[in-house]
Amino acid sequence: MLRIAGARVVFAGRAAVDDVDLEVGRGETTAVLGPSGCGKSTLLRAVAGLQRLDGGTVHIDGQDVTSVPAHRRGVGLMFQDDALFPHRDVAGNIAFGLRMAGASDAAAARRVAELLDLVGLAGLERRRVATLSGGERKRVALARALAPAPRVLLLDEPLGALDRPLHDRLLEELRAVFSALGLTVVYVTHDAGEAFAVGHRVAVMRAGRVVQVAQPDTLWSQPADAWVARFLGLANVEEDGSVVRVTRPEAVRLVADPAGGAVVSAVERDGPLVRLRAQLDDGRAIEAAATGVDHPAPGERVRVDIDPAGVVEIPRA
Ligand SMILES: Nc1ncnc2c1ncn2[C@@H]1O[C@H](COP(=O)(O)OP(=O)(O)OP(=O)(O)O)[C@@H](O)[C@H]1O
Repeated sequence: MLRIAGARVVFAGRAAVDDVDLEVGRGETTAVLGPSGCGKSTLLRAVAGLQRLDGGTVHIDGQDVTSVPAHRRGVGLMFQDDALFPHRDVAGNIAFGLRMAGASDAAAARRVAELLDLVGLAGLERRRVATLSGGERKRVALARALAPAPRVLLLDEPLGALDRPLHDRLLEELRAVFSALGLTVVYVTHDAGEAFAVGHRVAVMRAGRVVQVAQPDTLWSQPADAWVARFLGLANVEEDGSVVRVTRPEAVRLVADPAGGAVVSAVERDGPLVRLRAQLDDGRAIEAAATGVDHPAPGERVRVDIDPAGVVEIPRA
């Protein structure tokens, strides 16, 4: 549905997007994940037609849209800053794109009601957007992006700056809407957890380039290199001669043992998981993830058991 080939954007002699190829299938959500400044937003803006490409092409549904202006590409956009029109009410915001496309009053009103239903805000047509809660604003921004039935939906850190419970709830709602409507989605985020939660596939970007595209489980078990592994939050990365050895934390078990070779240095609960760190007697550190409440405490001496199935060795480039 979306095909980006050889995309390149140069700012002041530096490539912000550097020879990027990416394909997103119909009904698929691809998360674009990378650190601040890696070029995610620039890539998304290029797909939207808000940023001119210095090289490469963008095809949507088989059509070359590289030179097509943004408003004729059939893409929907949602940004972190919802950019709602403050002086219009909810209906006026959602109907904006429909009006631009020449929809009649009646058709626009029907579509607005349908979208408000979809995002769980039925009946809020006449509310001023300034009086909406943060979560309601996000839902209106989504409804507005979806109103003209875009061929591809593009989201740039749409849930940035929300508190965690609201963030998690809206993420779930977004996923439900993507799947109910069979949308083709590109979702930009710097957060690996969010990318894993939303993406059928995740494209990892570094310094303007896409360095790996894979399903979440594949990324987690076979990161392309040490940088990707660390960026995903895998801490047990050893670069050793010609290989990088990554040991997933869930394959590491710290077992209380007075004769063990390590001491627990930190224990931190994160929802159903407990993250533990231990200092080995040889000076190295190791991270483990456990479930349940029966885990060793900080200061306790432990033995380190590693399930070899959770260790991957990647040849170094
Ligand atoms: N209009 C511009 N002019 C000059 N440089 C730009 C422009 N837009 C972006 N850049 C630079 O291009 C690089 C990529 O920026 P981009 O916003 O795409 O990164 P990002 O991955 O989306 O980062 P963040 O997560 O912080 O938003 C950065 O170094 C940025 O400073």
